[in-house]
Amino acid sequence: MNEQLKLGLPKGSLQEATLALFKKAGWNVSVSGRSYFPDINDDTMTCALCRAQEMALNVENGTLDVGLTGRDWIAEYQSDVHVVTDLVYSKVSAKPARWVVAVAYDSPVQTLEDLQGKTVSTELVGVTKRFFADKGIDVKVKFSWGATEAKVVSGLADAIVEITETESTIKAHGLRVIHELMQTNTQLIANRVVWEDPAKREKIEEMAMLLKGALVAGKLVGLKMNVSKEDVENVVNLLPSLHAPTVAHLYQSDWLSVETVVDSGTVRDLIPKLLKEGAEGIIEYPLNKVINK
Ligand SMILES: Nc1ncnc2c1ncn2[C@@H]1O[C@H](COP(=O)(O)OP(=O)(O)OP(=O)(O)O)[C@@H](O)[C@H]1O
Ligand SMILES: O=P(O)(O)OC[C@H]1O[C@H](OP(=O)(O)OP(=O)(O)O)[C@H](O)[C@@H]1O
Ligand SMILES: [Mg+2]
Repeated sequence: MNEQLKLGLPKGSLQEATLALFKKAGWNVSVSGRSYFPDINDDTMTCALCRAQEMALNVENGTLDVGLTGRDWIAEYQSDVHVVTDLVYSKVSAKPARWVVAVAYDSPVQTLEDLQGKTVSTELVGVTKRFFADKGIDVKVKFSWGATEAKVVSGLADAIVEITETESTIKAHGLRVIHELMQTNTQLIANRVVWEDPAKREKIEEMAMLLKGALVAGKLVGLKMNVSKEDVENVVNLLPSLHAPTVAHLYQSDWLSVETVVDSGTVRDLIPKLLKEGAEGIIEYPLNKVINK
């Protein structure tokens, strides 16, 4: 690949999580001061920070070759881009976020139909208009520049269509969710012409593989322990059966070493059980990448 790949990274809500993921995947991106063009430790790429809302437009028109943004903004502009892969993480978690229809807690509105003739405030105007039009519900959709939750509280709108991840903002404003419009997560997207360039496609596919590997690794941990020959069967039976554990002999000993990778959420329950079955010297370690073919 002679030409450098032009990569767009999302500025704003997804920025921190995206830079952390790139670091785990092997790329150090350093943002300095007010510059929107961070340095990256890869000579084959150049990097630009770009608003999540504008990413798909810039990838579609070729200003950027490849970029990361939310599925929501790709849908909003119905952008013609190639979705390389889903990368399921949001601002603070490794889960999708949700766009919901919410009203004030004491509002008479109970169902979507109750919004007939009413005003809905949102940043996601296109998706919202299409959603209500598909359902045959006539609403006035007003564009919001942000702080959208405040608009039902202050009576500026009858309902909002807003993104929520932890629900803390919804709760802080005493709102009631009446419907989930869509789930959204980060996606890696590529310009359609660039995707047809074999050298660039290979680079993008490598990037997708390493980013996915880093994301998967965040949900898993490595576990290693020593077990006597007599207990090994019982200990191995406790381990999730997705991948067979590695069992190796300890040097000049009858004992065995058992090593496996498990879901980080299960370890708290698993370790006491392993100890009861005779495992000793258990160590747990974080993983940087898990790559599966
Ligand atoms: N908890 C979250 N809150 C808001 N956006 C989130 C969250 N998690 C993921 N996102 C995604 O981040 C993107 C929005 O990012 P962006 O920073 O451009 O907007 P913003 O968060 O509204 O920025 P601002 O700081 O100006 O409010 C969307 O694709 C959205 O799906
Ligand atoms: O469910 P939560 O975890 O509370 O996250 C969702 C909130 O975060 C975002 O606000 P942002 O920081 O973008 O401010 P804004 O409303 O000014 O855009 C979003 O617009 C919600 O208000
Ligand atoms: Mg916002």
